[in-house]
Amino acid sequence: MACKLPGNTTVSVKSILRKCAVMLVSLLASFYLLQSLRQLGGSSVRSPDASVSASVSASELVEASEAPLRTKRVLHRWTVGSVARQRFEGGAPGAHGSASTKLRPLGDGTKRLPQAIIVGVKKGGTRALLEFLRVHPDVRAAGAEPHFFDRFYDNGLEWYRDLMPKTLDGQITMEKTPSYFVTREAPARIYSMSRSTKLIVVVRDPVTRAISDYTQTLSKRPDIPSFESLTFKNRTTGLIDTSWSAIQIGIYAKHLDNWLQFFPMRQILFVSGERLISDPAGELGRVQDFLGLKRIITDKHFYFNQTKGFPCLKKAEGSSKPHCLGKTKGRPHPNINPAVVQRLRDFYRPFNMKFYQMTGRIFGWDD
Ligand SMILES: Nc1ncnc2c1ncn2[C@@H]1O[C@H](COP(=O)(O)OS(=O)(=O)O)[C@@H](OP(=O)(O)O)[C@H]1O
Repeated sequence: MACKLPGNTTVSVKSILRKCAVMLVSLLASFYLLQSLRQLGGSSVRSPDASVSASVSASELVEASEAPLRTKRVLHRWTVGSVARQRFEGGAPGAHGSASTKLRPLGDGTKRLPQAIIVGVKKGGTRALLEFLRVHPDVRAAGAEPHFFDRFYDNGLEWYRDLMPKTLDGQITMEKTPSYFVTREAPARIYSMSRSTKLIVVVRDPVTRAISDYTQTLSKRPDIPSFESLTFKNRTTGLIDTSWSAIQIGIYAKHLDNWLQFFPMRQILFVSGERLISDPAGELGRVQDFLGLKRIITDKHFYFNQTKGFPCLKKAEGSSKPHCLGKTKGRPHPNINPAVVQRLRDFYRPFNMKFYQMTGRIFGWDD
């Protein structure tokens, strides 16, 4: 059918209807698109470049894990600087910047010197702590141990900075090198990098720590003497060989004295290696508070793996799969003569008491 319009124009009704249908469809499509965008970012996320409310942190965005898949995809591609840095008082030279409220693509960022370091102790549970902390969206950590303040100090701070992962404003850079705790020069060197560096020490019963240390050496050099013979200078008198590093490291009070020459106690957090196994979420709560982070890591992140005999992560950083620490963590220890163990307990007791006094926490190694 055709109609005659004024001006002698002939328009087919079919073509008008077709045009109307096309307009309606585009209108509906635009409306749907608009609605989806609104759902996606709420009122804060408008476009990848749009600024967001200063109170929205990367952590809070990750908490939106219950959100639809579509939202999740966007959150993976875009993240925002959080307010954590504002709460985090520490910071290395050049590491401070106002908490950014700009959305930025992941992979962007700057390598910064660490604002917090896990300085010890060897075999205390330092890897477990760092792996657990990495789950936090406001924490980024160097993978391997840099050993800057003990072995590679001459390489300079720029070398050290280059080992660090990129971070966005508001994210904390961390590393762990457990040998720092017993390195004489480490406190002065860290202090000269930044006097506000936060220090974390994971401590564990010095006797089991010594056995764990020995177990590690034994796994690399199966021909070493027995634990018992390395422990004593003189087996008959029962004199302990304190020059053996496995014994030396556990005299925590002595090493701590060295750190206190440079850092106040409030800048050092002591994590119980035992509690990190029996109550990982509890210890992680303390660590997050100390770092000025929102308490994101909770019970929900852990499960107890019966085969491993240790707590594991339900989802590792950047993965959706469960994750336990590797085979070298949580190894069975050789049986040690109980009389030797008892002698070591007696040896460490006064040092432990001093350490409890200094830290204000009773770690319960002498119960
Ligand atoms: N969740 C979890 N999984 C596995 N292992 C755990 C965990 N939490 C703490 N631990 C304890 O960590 C001990 C190793 O400590 P470190 O990581 O500090 O060792 S190292 O100094 O870096 O070599 C390691 O010591 P060993 O048991 O002697 O192997 C563990 O007891």
